[in-house]
Amino acid sequence: MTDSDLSHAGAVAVDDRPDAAGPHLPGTLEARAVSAWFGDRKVLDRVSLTMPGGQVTALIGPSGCGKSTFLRILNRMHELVASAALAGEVLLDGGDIYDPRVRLTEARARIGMVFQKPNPFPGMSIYDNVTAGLKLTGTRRSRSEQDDIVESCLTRAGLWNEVSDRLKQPGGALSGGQQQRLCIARSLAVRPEVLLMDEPCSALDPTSTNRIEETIRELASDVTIVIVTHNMQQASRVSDRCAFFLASAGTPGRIVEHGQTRAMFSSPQDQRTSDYVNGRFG
Ligand SMILES: Nc1ncnc2c1ncn2[C@@H]1O[C@H](COP(=O)(O)OP(=O)(O)OP(=O)(O)O)[C@@H](O)[C@H]1O
Repeated sequence: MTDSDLSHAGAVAVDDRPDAAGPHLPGTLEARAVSAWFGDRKVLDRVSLTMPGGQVTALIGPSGCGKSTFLRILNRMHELVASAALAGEVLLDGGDIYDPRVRLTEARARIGMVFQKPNPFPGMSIYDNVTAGLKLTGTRRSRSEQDDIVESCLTRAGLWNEVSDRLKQPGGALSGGQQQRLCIARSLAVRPEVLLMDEPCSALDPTSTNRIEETIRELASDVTIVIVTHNMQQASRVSDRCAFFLASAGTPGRIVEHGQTRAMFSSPQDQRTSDYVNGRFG
């Protein structure tokens, strides 16, 4: 991101020097001057943000400021809405994911998504849920390769020990938290470089939430994670970096401030960030 991008977006960057200092790790996602519309209504205005490889970036901000829309733009889901339009660029390791030569399935395989409500295929076995993505992307694997993928993805998603003796049972028979970890395992099966998570714990109890947060931290070493959360404690527990979105008085959403999570919470540069992270509004 250039200085001019930042000044265009009007965003303050707290303690951003490590990012600017050197090359990014693989799996770095960069949004450049992204704007979005639903029909005539502009909901995001020139949002620029670098989400470094191997780190967890949390998108925070009050309801309706465009966090989910931004997240969906990062893996080309925004274009599924008939009235939706988009400007700007999204680069994964420098390559434009909206380049017409990049197939949608390729972009989605490289940048996976986990939703608010766990959405396994309920009648499908746990095993087949994990391998479902491989079939959708047309990847053929031998049975033993699939067995290895199922075990490793369920292990990485923190679910293997709970389900290894019942892989043939339906995904819908698991608890809500287990279903969410099954969805994470399903996303991991296609070896994404980035995992997007839209409030992945908001439908879960505190114990399941803890478990997912542990999983996020464990995954972060080899998958870039971008998570939308309304829970400030969660943002401070799981993320390395934060971006604070705001859409004031009917204006489109923008990033007010972004940077390292510790700095965002301990010494925010903008009063609105301070008010939000300290629960004074939103
Ligand atoms: N499919 C849609 N059609 C029309 N408008 C939409 C659509 N989806 C979202 N919007 C509008 O775009 C704006 C941004 O919504 P978005 O869901 O991205 O915000 P958000 O910050 O994620 O909110 P929340 O925290 O409540 O999930 C809102 O004003 C919303 O009403």
